[in-house]
Amino acid sequence: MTGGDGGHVLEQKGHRLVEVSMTKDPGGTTGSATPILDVRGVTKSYPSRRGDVLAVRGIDFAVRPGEFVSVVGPSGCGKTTLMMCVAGLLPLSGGTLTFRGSPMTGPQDGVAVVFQDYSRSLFPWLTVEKNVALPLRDRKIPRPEIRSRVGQALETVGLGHAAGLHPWQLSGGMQQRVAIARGLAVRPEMLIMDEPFASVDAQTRASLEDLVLRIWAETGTTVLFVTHDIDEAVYLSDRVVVLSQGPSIVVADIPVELPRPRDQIETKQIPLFGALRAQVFNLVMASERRTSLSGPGARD
Ligand SMILES: Nc1ncnc2c1ncn2[C@@H]1O[C@H](COP(=O)(O)OP(=O)(O)OP(=O)(O)O)[C@@H](O)[C@H]1O
Repeated sequence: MTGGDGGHVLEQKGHRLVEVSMTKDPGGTTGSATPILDVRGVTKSYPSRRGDVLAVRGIDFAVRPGEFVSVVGPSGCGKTTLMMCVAGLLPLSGGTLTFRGSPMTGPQDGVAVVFQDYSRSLFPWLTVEKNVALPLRDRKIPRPEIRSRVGQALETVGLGHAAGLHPWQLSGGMQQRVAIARGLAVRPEMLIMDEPFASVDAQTRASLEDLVLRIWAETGTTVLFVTHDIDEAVYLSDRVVVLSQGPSIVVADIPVELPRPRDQIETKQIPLFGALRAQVFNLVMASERRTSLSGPGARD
């Protein structure tokens, strides 16, 4: 990867060159060119009885402070694996991760993660308030500060009234808002969201997308967002990083120069939206076709 003036070219062996240009002032929050997250040559394999399963292979990309970056790719290509590595929850098999200029060797205080499956990430026996407070307790934050942060985070996601309820008393969309509040309460510099809206209906999904965009604009938090949904990736992001079929590599890093603030109807009617959506779709489909043509052995 080469870079300098806000534009760069990605090179991947065995794949064509893909021209990319990073947005000049990502998120409108900073002009800094220094990445908050630098992912270099990240490789992860899982041990198994039939030999190691290589999930991701030499992933390279960088995220600048305040950027909203989505990662898309075919099912099973290694998106969750990559996010677990970036969150410091899985050790790398190779490569390096740098967060705020320092090597990352485990979970970081400045990083929060929102997972897809809210029903498993929230504790049903704890109230909403206590679920949101959990990571703050782990960080030994004083009680009055915890109370104030939890209240603020719940207000931000429109759930101030639900503090005393239990997750099972809430709809799926509300539960995912609790999970987002829990991430926000940490006041993260980077929020990692792994297919956070995959389990909710289309209408709830659209309103959660707009909620995340509002939070992102208000807080200046960097967001790294994994999704299967190409429209969602284009709608939300400053850049879309496209992964190949597993073991995945980065096949493209596409800037999304759509105006902000975005709107579910108007933004999607802009011709550039349709063009970007087609570009990402074709890249993902081409990656899937390449794998099926090369046969199952191509994965190892
Ligand atoms: N704990 C594990 N042990 C062994 N193999 C694993 C493990 N977790 C994931 N894998 C394998 O690693 C590869 C990537 O999986 P991963 O869940 O990261 O992909 P994904 O892109 O997030 O999938 P999806 O789009 O379906 O959510 C898959 O081949 C999967 O079977």
